[in-house]
This record gives sequence, C-alpha cells and structure tokens, in this order.
Amino acid sequence: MTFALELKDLRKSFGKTAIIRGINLAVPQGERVGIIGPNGAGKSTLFNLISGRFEPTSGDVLLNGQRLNGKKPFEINRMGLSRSFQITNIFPKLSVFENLRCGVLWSLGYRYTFLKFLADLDDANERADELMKMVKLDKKHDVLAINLTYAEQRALEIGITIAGGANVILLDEPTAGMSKSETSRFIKLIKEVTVGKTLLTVEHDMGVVFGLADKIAVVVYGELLAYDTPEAVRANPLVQEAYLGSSVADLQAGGHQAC
Ligand SMILES: Nc1ncnc2c1ncn2[C@@H]1O[C@H](COP(=O)(O)OP(=O)(O)OP(=O)(O)O)[C@@H](O)[C@H]1O
Repeated sequence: MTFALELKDLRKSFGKTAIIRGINLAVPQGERVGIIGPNGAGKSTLFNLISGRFEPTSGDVLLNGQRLNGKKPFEINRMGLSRSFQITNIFPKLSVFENLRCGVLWSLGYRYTFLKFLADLDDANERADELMKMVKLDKKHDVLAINLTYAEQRALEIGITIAGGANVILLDEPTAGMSKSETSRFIKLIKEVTVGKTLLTVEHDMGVVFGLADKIAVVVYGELLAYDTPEAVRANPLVQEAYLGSSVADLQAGGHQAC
C-alpha cells in the first residue's frame, strides 16, 4: 500500500542534541492527523523535516511513495505537499481574488512566460473563484488582504495553501489567535476544504485537535509515544503521564486550554 505520507526511522540532531529520535509513521490518503506533544517535544522540527525546510540526519520521508530527501521545499510542494505559514503567504496589498489567483498561478508552475500566462489565466481565474467560495470569502472579492479580519486572513491563507490541489496539507496552529466561535467555524471550514486530503496539523489547543483529527500523533522527547484515535489517545495512560498537571484533565475533556 502506498501511503500519502510515510516517515521511516526519521531522525534529526542539532549538533550533538538528538531532537527527533527515530519516528515511524504511515498516514493513509484522506486521514486527518493532529500532532500534539509538550513544549519542545519536536513537533515543529518534524513539520520542518516533512516540508523540506530541514534535511533529516537520517531516515526517510516519503510523499505518495516518493522519497523527499534532498528535495527543496518548492519541489516538495510541486510533488503534492502544501504547508501554510500563518499569514506570511498573503500579499497584504492584493485583493482576496488576486491573492488566490497568485496561489493558483504559482502552483501551475507559471514562470513569467507571457504566452503561458495568458493561456493559464482563464483557468486560474476560474480556480480562484472556486477557492474564494470554498473559503467563504466570495463576498470579499475585491477587498485588500490587509483589510480583512484576522479570521478572514487565516481563511485566505488556507485558500492559498490548497490552491494547487496538493493532496497533503500541513497546517501550523490553524486557529491560533481566534475567538472560540471563530475557532469552531474555522474547524468546520478546514474539514470542508480538506475532504479527501491528508491533513497534518500541529496544534496546542486540545479542543481543536480533538475536533479536527481522525488520528492523533503524540510526540514526546522526539519520539512517537502514540498514534491512535482521539478516544484511544485520551485514554492512554502513557499520554496522560506525558501531560503533567492540568493538561491531563484537559486531554480527558478535549477542552480548549493550551497544553
Ligand atoms: N534550528 C535549530 N537549532 C537548534 N535547536 C533547535 C532548532 N530548532 C529547534 N531546536 C530545538 O529542538 C527542540 C524541539 O523544538 P521544536 O520547536 O521542534 O518543539 P515543539 O514541539 O514544536 O515545541 P513548541 O510546542 O514549544 O512549539 C527544542 O529544544 C529547540 O530548542
């Protein structure tokens, strides 16, 4: 079976310090995975290894069965993996529509060839319109990104992240900074726009993780402590032990406190 994403004995050290210590994980197409773990456990490092920002010290990352080792982030993106970077993908002085069209053109591999640009433009306009509806920003067509609310900017960012049709999507704390009601609307939106896609999120808010993920990967001290359904993870004594103090109650409740 080919998995959408596979990590094989993945390791990363900075100097002599081992941060990721032999992670094995196989994620089937269409599964939504929440990555949780105490502060400093290695979650961001893991994301950076998967998206090609860091080169593994040893081990493999496979995307749709293809080894990613040595590939640059933009090459990995073209192979079907897209990562959001909390607003930084957005051009503040472009409109919602223009931002999404840029995302589409970039994903089409548009390389400033004027004739190719013209040929692609109709398709790109159509796709940008479709994305705008998907992320519920169709009423904001001409609004400059800088003038959107924070939650709308995050929605635009998701639109740009999925613009190229990548089948594996990585989201860093997608609801960080949102109010409770914005958060639940946003979880619904993420679920809608990622139907059929493989989704990985790094998230501190347990309410978001338990609301979004089919499976939860628990990373502790650079190792995968558990990879299971939210119910099984919540009941796992090893996981509870890793989350000392109030976070145990939080885990059990699947509440909205940060871990
Ligand atoms: N580029 C780097 N060079 C050296 N050490 C690093 C580097 N990046 C991360 N680390 C170290 O690796 C460890 C894991 O960091 P990482 O950011 O991956 O953890 P995390 O689980 O995402 O933490 P948090 O939940 O606090 O964001 C930390 O001790 C951090 O200091």
